[in-house]
Amino acid sequence: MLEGAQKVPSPKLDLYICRRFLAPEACAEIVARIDARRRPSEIADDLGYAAYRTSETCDLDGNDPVVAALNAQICAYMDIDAAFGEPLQGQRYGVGQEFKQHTDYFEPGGPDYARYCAVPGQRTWTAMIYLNEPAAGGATRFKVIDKIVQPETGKLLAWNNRRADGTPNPATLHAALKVRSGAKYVITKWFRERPWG
Ligand SMILES: O=C(O)CCC(=O)C(=O)O
Ligand SMILES: [Fe+2]
Repeated sequence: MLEGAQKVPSPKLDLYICRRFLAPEACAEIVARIDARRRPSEIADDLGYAAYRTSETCDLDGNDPVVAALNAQICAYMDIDAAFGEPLQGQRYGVGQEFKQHTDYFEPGGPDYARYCAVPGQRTWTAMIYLNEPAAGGATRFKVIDKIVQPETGKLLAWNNRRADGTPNPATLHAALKVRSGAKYVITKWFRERPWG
């Protein structure tokens, strides 16, 4: 699993970085698809994140061969059966847009947990790929472990949202810092405890 990735040294969290996971040409193909489908997060909100996420989001079309190939590539790299994956999501952050501090897991016992986790269970691993480099800003910050990851075209970032005992790991708290200049494109892939659907 995660061959060629660097583990960020921290006892608190399993976080891996793999530079050049995706070639620049492949990144550009996905950027074009995000541009074709993006919508403001405020309107068609996922999971009630409107106040936290001001970027534009989109579900990528799983029937598109380019998207399907990337999805398969990520699942193979993570060594997780594709059935456990949520659909690939794209994000575009323009100047001033961000995703404030949050965790990707759902608070156990909270209302969202019942709603979004009844069938597939909790989120397990997160994988994300930076598809470009904004001119300024847009880093991903893990405050608890004091780690800032800079966007770099094709760089994959993956972390385990759970601790060794399987409970959600608060040290995964992270934020997408504001883009100061240019635009930032990423895709995110979340995996679940059980098949997605
Ligand atoms: O864009 C980023 O740097 C982080 C995105 C993120 O945290 C998410 O989509 O859950
Ligand atoms: Fe996140």
